[in-house]
Amino acid sequence: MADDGLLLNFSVGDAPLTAKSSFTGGHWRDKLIAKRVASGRQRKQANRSTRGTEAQETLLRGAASNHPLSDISDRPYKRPRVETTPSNKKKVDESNQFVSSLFTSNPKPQTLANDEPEILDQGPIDPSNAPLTSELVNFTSLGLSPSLAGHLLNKLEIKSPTAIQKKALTQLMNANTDALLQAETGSGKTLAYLLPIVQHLMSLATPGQTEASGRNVTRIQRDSGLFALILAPTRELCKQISIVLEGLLRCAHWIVAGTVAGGENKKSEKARLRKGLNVLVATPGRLTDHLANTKVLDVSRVRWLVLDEGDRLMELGFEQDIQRIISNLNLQSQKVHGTEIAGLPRKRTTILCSATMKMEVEQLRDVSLKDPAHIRAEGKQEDTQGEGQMQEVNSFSAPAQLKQSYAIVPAKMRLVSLVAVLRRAFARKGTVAKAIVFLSCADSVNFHFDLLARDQDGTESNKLQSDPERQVESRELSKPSEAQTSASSPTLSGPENTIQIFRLHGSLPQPLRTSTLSAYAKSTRSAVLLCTDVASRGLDVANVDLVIEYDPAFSKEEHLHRIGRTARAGRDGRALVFLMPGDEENYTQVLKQGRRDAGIGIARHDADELLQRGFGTMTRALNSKSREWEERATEWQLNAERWVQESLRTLEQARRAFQSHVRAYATHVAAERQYFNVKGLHLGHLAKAFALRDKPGSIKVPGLRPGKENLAKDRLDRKAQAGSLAVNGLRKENRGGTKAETDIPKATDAQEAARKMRAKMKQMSGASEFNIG
Ligand SMILES: Nc1ncnc2c1ncn2[C@@H]1O[C@H](COP(=O)(O)OP(=O)(O)OP(=O)(O)O)[C@@H](O)[C@H]1O
Repeated sequence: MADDGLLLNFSVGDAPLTAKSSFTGGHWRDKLIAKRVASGRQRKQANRSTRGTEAQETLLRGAASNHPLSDISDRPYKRPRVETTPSNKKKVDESNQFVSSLFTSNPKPQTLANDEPEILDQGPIDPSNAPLTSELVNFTSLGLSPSLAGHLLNKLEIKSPTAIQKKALTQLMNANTDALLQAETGSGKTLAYLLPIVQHLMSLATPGQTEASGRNVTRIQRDSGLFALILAPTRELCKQISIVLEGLLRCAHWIVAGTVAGGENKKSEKARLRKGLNVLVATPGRLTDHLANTKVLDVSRVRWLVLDEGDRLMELGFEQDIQRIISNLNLQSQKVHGTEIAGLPRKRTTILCSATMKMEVEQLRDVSLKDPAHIRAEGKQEDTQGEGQMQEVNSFSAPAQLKQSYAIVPAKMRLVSLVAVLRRAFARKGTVAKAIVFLSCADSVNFHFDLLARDQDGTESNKLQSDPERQVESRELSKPSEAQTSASSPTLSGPENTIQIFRLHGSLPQPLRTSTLSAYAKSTRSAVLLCTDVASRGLDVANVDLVIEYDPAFSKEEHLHRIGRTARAGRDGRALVFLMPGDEENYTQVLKQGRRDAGIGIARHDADELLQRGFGTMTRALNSKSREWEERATEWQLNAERWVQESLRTLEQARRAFQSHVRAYATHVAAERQYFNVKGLHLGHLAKAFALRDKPGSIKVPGLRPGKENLAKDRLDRKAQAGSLAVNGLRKENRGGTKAETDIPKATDAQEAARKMRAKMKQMSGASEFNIG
């Protein structure tokens, strides 16, 4: 859901969420009373503003009353209803504000734990994406040269191929045909296409040149030509592929690879292209740019074209760029013949890679591949199929060894439950090294990052003094608050373990994104990455043990990509998705579709259990009679709420996060909106998950009220469901609010809207080709 994230980044501008109050609607008498009461309150507030901590409270109330989304304080002041529970009666915090209890009025799950089929002890599960263990299968037996196979073993510690690597090598080393490479996440697709290319390049020879010593030079050189092009949708992925490629080429130092990607310095890219490259990794947009403007870029000898993460390439609207690139390659290759390079195939091989097989991938296959072999690995089974069987193989599963679970957590308890899960996961040093928490939008990532980075006494943690990484980032970007992408989290850390948290989303400047990702990957401390779907695809970070989908993915494919950041190459991993009671519970059907065992291995948790484990002491957690964990969770929540109320900045940030989150919620794919129905959200309860004390009516989220505008949106929705709107971003148009609110082109005609959306995405691409999140 790249596009969704992309849109969410500009859904709420930087302007403060404040506006002049007005009294509209209702009977004139009510309006008059409201005005009088409000002006009376303002006078009272002004009087109080001189008094210590109350001054701040007045300011906050003022801010709330001015907020365009919360005109509640313009109405006659009414004491909020206070909920009571046996364990948590009226909670009055230090600033005399009434707050609702975490543990009352929560909707009950529709399904009970014992409705679920019992999790059968299946014994140890064979990893489905691990290297093959058979002694008969090794890289040399598949045709790799002893030097390349030896390099893999000795320098990269890669002993045997995975299933997809075995099949890809068998096919691509021997036949000169296009190929569609499909295998689950973490199965080693990158090496599956790189190894045959590198092997071929290592065997290429340029005759007729002699060294100073008089010896015939048989190897290609950097100026021999560009032979392989690898296209990836994002700069991060380009970088990652380049790192793997460079690792391989350390045993073939005469082959030179390079990268061109949007957002980088074009001049230095041109200089590199001028010097000559044999393999080029590129984002499609930047490559198209160079093809048009960089004369030295000669693609006439390209004999391998790889389209990595095919579905993402299509989602980001690169289809036209790819078509242009392919036409250019066709045109150029007709001009020259590669006969002067011994071993260079006459025909170009195009390889399309994808873990998921969506309609878009089939579309890309049709425009880019000719009579492709479908190389597919589903676990360790043998399976190379022809095109005709494509329909049967569209299913896509999570790695078999990945332990999946879901938690049914009421909206109010979401935040504390997340904290509980993380605390528990990192309680003992060494159990979990790294975790990724997926959130729906950039605003929410920012809010949760700041919340978790604050000191436990409630003040915002300022680690600039003690964290050199943050100091450097801050200095470089001279915007300290935006530049801080890592911090230690006192609230998640325990006596045994200090937790470092990171944040990543598409609104961060590219250099910061790159450095953040690299710092997270290299972190030797226990680390949590809070991110949007910017980190869902292709990213390969070692030692990610736990993926939490705090906000469920916008589509089932995205869900599988997200959870695929763990349990890679045969390693273990855990994934947990948060669901709310009600319709969301039925989402477990989607989770089950992504499992080979039809879901019998998916575990279920509930909020009380998570809180008990995360907020109870280790020994007392087991004693179900002790309710101490409730008090602790409540204390934590109150503390977070006080922090939010503490300053206008945090209050605005929380509201912004809440608002963007609700908009994001409305952008689930049409097929999954039955589980994620924005109209079914309890906004008041959800606000508590953003540590807000606003009442439901005071947080106006566009698109939730019935009215003319919504009827029009509903009509568009129905069109979308009828399949006329394939462009994901358009969902935003349907549900996400008005033009001004979302900055999305408003169109009555679906096709026009889709076109505008693509244009918008391209426009973003120009500035930042990976501006997702
Ligand atoms: N034969 C192998 N033996 C051991 N580890 C391997 C092997 N091949 C690849 N790996 C490792 O497996 C991890 C995943 O590889 P890669 O990123 O290529 O997977 P992928 O299939 O492209 O996943 P995704 O679909 O998520 O992008 C990498 O860390 C890589 O180093």
